Amino acid sequence: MGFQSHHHHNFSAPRLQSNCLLKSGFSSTKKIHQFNQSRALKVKSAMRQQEDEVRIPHVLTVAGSDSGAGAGIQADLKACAARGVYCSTVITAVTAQNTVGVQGVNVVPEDFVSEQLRSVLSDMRPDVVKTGMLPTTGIVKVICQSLEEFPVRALVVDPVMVSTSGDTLAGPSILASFREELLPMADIVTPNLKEASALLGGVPLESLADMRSAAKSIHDFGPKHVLVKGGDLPASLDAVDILYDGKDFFEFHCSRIITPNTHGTGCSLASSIAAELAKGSSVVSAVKVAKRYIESALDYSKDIFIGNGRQGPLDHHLKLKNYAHGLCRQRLFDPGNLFLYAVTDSRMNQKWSRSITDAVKAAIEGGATIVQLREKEADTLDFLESAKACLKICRQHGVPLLINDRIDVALACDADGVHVGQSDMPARVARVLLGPDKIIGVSCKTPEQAQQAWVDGADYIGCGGVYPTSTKENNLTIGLDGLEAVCLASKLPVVAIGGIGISNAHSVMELQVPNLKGVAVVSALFDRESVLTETQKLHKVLLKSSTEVR
Ligand SMILES: Cc1ncc(COP(=O)(O)OP(=O)(O)O)c(N)n1
Ligand SMILES: Cc1nc(C(=O)O)sc1CCOP(=O)(O)O
Ligand SMILES: [Mg+2]
Repeated sequence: MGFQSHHHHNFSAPRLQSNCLLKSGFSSTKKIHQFNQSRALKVKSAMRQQEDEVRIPHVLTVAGSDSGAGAGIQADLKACAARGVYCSTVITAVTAQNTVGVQGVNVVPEDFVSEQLRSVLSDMRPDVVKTGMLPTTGIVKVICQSLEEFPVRALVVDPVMVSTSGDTLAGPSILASFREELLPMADIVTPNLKEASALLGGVPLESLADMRSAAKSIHDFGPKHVLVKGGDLPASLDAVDILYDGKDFFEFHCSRIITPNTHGTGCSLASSIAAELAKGSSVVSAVKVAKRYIESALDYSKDIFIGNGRQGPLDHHLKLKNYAHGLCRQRLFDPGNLFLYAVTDSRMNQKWSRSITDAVKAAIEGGATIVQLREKEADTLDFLESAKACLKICRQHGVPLLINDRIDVALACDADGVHVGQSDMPARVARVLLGPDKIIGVSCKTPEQAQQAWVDGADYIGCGGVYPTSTKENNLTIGLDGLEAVCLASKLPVVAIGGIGISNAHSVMELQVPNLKGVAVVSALFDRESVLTETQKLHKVLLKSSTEVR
């Protein structure tokens, strides 16, 4: 996305205003009880604020529910979650809706909209309020009153009138309320071409010049900023949005993404702008970042298929495609995968003139139950390309693929996990970066390290060097005794490593020590002429050991 500003302005972040204290407008006993509870919570929260409290950016969305979850409240929740802010919700209408259209609308009574607003605003102190579908003038009034009573840092108004499918969500009677009541309070209003035209009494908007003059005229209604979205301009033109702050115009250009999955784009953009404002951004940066996010989401979601209608939803979290074609490891880590753990070595494969993909394929065909790419010499680009190719092979065979040391490469190719040592990125940091589903293994030589690996959220331990090895320089040999001590202390499954091969794998496994699940091997598989044959032989030895152990 290109961003052009005609004049640059330094927008200071909106100032935090303290929210008014809860006013006693409650009548029933239940409500008095709630009021007392709320006071108690306020005392508690004042006490909490003296400690190390983390302030979480918070957007309140006031919008309609979309049962298809492409737009409305559901899109707002997803966009805010994807952009890393908390999102609370006030529902103005419940729609029966899917990718075909809107089949029904049930408007929430004004006083219940008001009650939801009071519940959230009086207690949770959202930074920013974003409005979407406001089906009645009464609801607009209630919002304005609530915001006067409980001011927030910024108000984002998405003047929703018609759904993507062309169904009416708010009739023309709402226009006067927008113009006279809500827009004067708004920090930014985000009409598309149709909405901008409706706000201006139906003027045709067909060019950038028209958009600029519409932005100016809408600004006269009172919002601090107007973003006129040009996505509906003729397809021959670039997708350009115009932002006007009352003085200067800012143009946001982005490539036109050809996709049927645009349902909810407007709601998601407005929520993303609200999310950035809640984090403290200026309006210009908020629009810029939000547009970049929506552009990536549109591009990522362009070939997902949900529903049979003309306009499908976005994938806000850029994750759904992972599940297509069985490309995702959908089960929990199985310690049984540590049984025959093949660890690659770029030098050995080069020495034997084989590609890494051939090496991995042969190891899997020979019986490897997990593969780790340990490519110490590879450039990042080569490593990433090899990792992608190996991942494809591993997924075809249902064998997990881990990356040694390089969390960045694991993330970039969506590998099943990583293996880290004591001087690599700490497992607890890797866990934050990789999320809860990925496999993390940690090298441990002592019971203390094993305990720490468990605390840090690792899934398994690699324990060695059991025997001397020439594959890893200056490696401390801990012997079978060291291995046994770690296994006994460990709360995690363990794979033994270091100098292990066909001749001694049985001695390792016959320790019969709890948690020991298998052996990890480099040279005994890859510094040999036939990876397939050597893996098959090792597999046989391990199978024999495991039957004897039983
Ligand atoms: C299964 C397994 N165990 C241990 C290691 C060694 O990791 P580390 O200590 O980080 O050393 P390098 O392999 O990075 O040289 C491993 N790779 N795999
Ligand atoms: C990568 C690695 N880690 C070790 C540890 O002790 O943590 S030993 C080792 C090398 C294992 O290679 P080979 O199977 O050729 O001995
Ligand atoms: Mg390492």
